[in-house]
Amino acid sequence: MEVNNRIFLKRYMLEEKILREYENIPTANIGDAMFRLSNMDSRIKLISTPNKIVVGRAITVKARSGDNLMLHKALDIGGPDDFIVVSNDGGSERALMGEIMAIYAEKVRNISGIIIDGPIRDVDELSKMGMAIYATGITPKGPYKEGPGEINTPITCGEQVVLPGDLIVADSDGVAVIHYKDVKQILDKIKEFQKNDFKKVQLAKEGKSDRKWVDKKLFEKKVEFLEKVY
Ligand SMILES: O=C([O-])CC(=O)C(=O)O
Repeated sequence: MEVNNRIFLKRYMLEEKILREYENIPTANIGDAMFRLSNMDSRIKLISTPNKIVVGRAITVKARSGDNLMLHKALDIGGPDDFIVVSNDGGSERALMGEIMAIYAEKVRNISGIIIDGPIRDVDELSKMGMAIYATGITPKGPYKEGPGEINTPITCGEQVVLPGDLIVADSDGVAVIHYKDVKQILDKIKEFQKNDFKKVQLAKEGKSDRKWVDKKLFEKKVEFLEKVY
């Protein structure tokens, strides 16, 4: 097998029913319920305007820095309820996707979303699209198309490990990643967390936030309070 120059055509496929369950859960709630360790970092920014929470099963792409040959192929493999997630070997200099690819992905393939750990171009067009598109930046500099690379092998994107078939949940705040093996068993905990968070938001709006925990924590941390000017 040609390691780093291969395409796996199969991956674990989460059931559609479980995907729909996650469509109403914000990425912040998912991250918080998972000990705040499962969100992509702030370099990964929303470029388009889906105006909703978008979920999908990951198709992973391991691209050479600034090279989009494998991403082009992933667009041919992906479809509805798929999220293409691209690692880019640290590249920040070349756009891995522009409007021609994005229009094909959205209109022909009906792909739910694309996350690139690197820049895009043609931002005026991409920013109006309903497909979820995330990237680290914008540049007019175009990509190479030589490979090597991989499709559907483990990658990192936005400082998160992503395996082929993992659940991707994406909204205006950013992206959450849940390993496919954990998706079912963690759902109840996440929903419970979401319910509590909703209650806290309501209390905040009514000016009734519980602030007692702040002083309690400061006391535990032995913080000194000084009745004088610094
Ligand atoms: O050159 C490419 O592969 C990307 C591009 O500009 C486009 O999709 O419009």
